[in-house]
Amino acid sequence: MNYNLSKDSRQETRELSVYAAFKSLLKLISHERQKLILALLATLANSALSLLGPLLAAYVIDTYITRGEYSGVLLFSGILLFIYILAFFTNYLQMKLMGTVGQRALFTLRNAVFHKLQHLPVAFFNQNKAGDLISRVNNDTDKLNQFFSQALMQFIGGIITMTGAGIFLVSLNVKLGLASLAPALVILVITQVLSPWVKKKNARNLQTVGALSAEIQESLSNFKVIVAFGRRDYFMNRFGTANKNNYTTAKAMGIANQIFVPLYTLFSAIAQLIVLCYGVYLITTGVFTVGLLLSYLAYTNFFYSPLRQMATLWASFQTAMAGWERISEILVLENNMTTLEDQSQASPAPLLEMKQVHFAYPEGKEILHNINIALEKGKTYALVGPTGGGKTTTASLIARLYDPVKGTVLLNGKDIRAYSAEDRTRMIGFILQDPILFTGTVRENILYGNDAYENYTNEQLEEVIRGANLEKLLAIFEQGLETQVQSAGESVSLGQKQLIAFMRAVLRKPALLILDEATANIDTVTEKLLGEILEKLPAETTRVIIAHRLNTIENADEIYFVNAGEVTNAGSFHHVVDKLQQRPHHN
Ligand SMILES: Nc1ncnc2c1ncn2[C@@H]1O[C@H](COP(=O)(O)OP(=O)(O)OP(=O)(O)O)[C@@H](O)[C@H]1O
Repeated sequence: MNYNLSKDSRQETRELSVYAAFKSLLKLISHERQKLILALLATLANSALSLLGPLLAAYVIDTYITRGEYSGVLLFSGILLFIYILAFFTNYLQMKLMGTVGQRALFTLRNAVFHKLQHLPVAFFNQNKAGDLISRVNNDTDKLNQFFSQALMQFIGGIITMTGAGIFLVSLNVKLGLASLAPALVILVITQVLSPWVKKKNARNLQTVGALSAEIQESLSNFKVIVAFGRRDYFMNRFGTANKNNYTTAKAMGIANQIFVPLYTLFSAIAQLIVLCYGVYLITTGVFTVGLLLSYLAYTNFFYSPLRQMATLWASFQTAMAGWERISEILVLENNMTTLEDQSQASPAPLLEMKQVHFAYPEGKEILHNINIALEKGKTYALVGPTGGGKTTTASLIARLYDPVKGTVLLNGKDIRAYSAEDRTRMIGFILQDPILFTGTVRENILYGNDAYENYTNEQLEEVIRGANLEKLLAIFEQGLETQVQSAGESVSLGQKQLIAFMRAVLRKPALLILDEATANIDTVTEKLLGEILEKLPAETTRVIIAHRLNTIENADEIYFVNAGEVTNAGSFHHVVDKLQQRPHHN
C-alpha cells in the first residue's frame, strides 16, 4: 500500500463535493447533537427576533408617528428594546454552545488523527515527513475548530435571517421583492463558479504550511550536523524557499478568500439602489407608504448584510474543507499489516523461518530476493555483509516491522502475521541501530513496553536487573534507575543509549533477540560485558546479531552473509573472515 500523503505521488485524489464535505464535517460533531439543536434554536430565535424590528418600526411610523401619538411610539420603543435584549441573549447562548462544540470537535479530531497515526505501519512514517504530519494534527484540525466555533452558526443564522428577510421582501410586494433579490442570484452564480478556485488556493496554502513545518522539524533535529558542516546557510535557504512558498500561497489564498467581500458589497449596494428607486416610484403611485419603504430598505439590508458576511464565512468553510481533506487523507488509511486468522498450532522448531521471501520498500525496487533462512531455538546467528546489503531490512522482516512482498515468515511454524502485535513483540526483542529513548528516567525507558515490572519499587527492580546480569550496565549511570534522559539533546551518550536499549530488550526476556549493530558505539570492555550477558541469557533464547566488528560475532553458531539482497549461510566464523577479507572495500 502506498502511504505517501503528498498529492503528487497519489494516483487518486479524493475530490469532495461541497455537499458531501459539509455532510462529513457535520458527522464529526454529530455526537454533540443536543448542543447543536439548542444552538440552532437559539440562532433561529435570534434571527426571528431581529427580523421583527423593521416590521414593528414600519408599523410605528405609519400608525403612531404620522398621527402624532407619541405614547404609542414610547410603548413600541420599550417592546423593541426588550426584543433586542432577548436577541442579545440568544446570540450569547448560540456562541457559547458552538464554542464548546468547536473545541470538542478539535479535541475529538486530534485524538482520532493521533490514534490513527499510532496504528499505522512503519512504512507510513518512512514515506511521510514528521513536520507535515504535525501540521496536520495541529494546524489543520484547528481550521475545523475555527469553522465550527465561529463560522457555522453565523452561517446558519445568516441563511435563516436571509430566508426570513427574503420572505418579508416578497410578501410585502412581490415585484419589488423579486427586483431586490435579483442581484443575490448573480452573487450565487459567481460564488459557485469561483468556489473550486478558492478551495484550491486554501488547500495549496495548507500544504505549504505542512512543508514549512517539515523544514523546521528537519533542521532542528539535525542541528548538530548543520553546525558541524557549517551549513546553516543551506537550511536557511531551504527554509527561506519554504517560507516564501508559504507567503506566496498565503497571499493568493488571502486574495481568493477576500475576493467575495467587495463583490458582495457591490451587489448589496445595487440592491439597495433598486429598492430605493422602485420604492419611491411605488410611493408616488400610491401603492407604498414611507414606513413600508423604510422597513423594506431595512429588510434588504437584513438580506444582504449576512450575505456579505457569508463571503468571509465561505472562506472559512473553504479553509475548513481543505483542512478536513488533509486530515481525512490520514483517517481513511488502513494498516495493511493486519493480524491473520490462523488456527494452526505453533510447532516447536525452528523458532523462525523465512521461506522464499522477497521484499521491496514502498515505491522502491526489490531489496531482498528469495530469502530462505531458519533460526533454531537457543542458537546465536550473525548477519554480516557490506553496508546497504540488506541486514537491517532482513532483521526488520524478522521482527515484522514490514511484511514481505512475496513469501512467508514463520514464527514457531506459524505465519508471523497470525500473531497479535503484543504476542509478537513479547517474543521478539529488537535493539535498533539507532536506539530511541523517551524523555524520562532510565527506569521509565527500560520498562517501556514492559508491564511486568511496572509496579516494582526501584529496589525490587534492581533485584530483577541483577537476576538478568545487567547490574554492571546500570552502574554506568550515575543516578542508577533515576538518571534523567531526554529523547532529544545529549544527556546520555550514544553508547549509553544503546545500553539502555539493551537492558530494555533483555528484561522482556524475548525468545528471539535481535541486535542491530547494538554495540557499534560501545567500548570494547563494555562490549565484552554485553557478550557475557548475552551468553547468560536463558538457554532457549535465540540471538541474531548484526555487526561489522568481527569480535562481536565470534560466538555465533552460524553466520549469514547478506549482500545485494541475497542471504547465504556462510558457515563458520573463519569461513566468513576469509570472505570479508576478499572484499577490502566493505566495512
Ligand atoms: N526505509 C527505507 N526506504 C527505502 N529504502 C530503504 C529503506 N531502508 C533501507 N533501504 C534500502 O535498502 C537497502 C538495504 O538497506 P539495509 O539498511 O537493510 O542495509 P544494511 O545491510 O543493514 O546496511 P548497514 O550495514 O549500513 O546497516 C539499501 O539499498 C537501502 O538504501
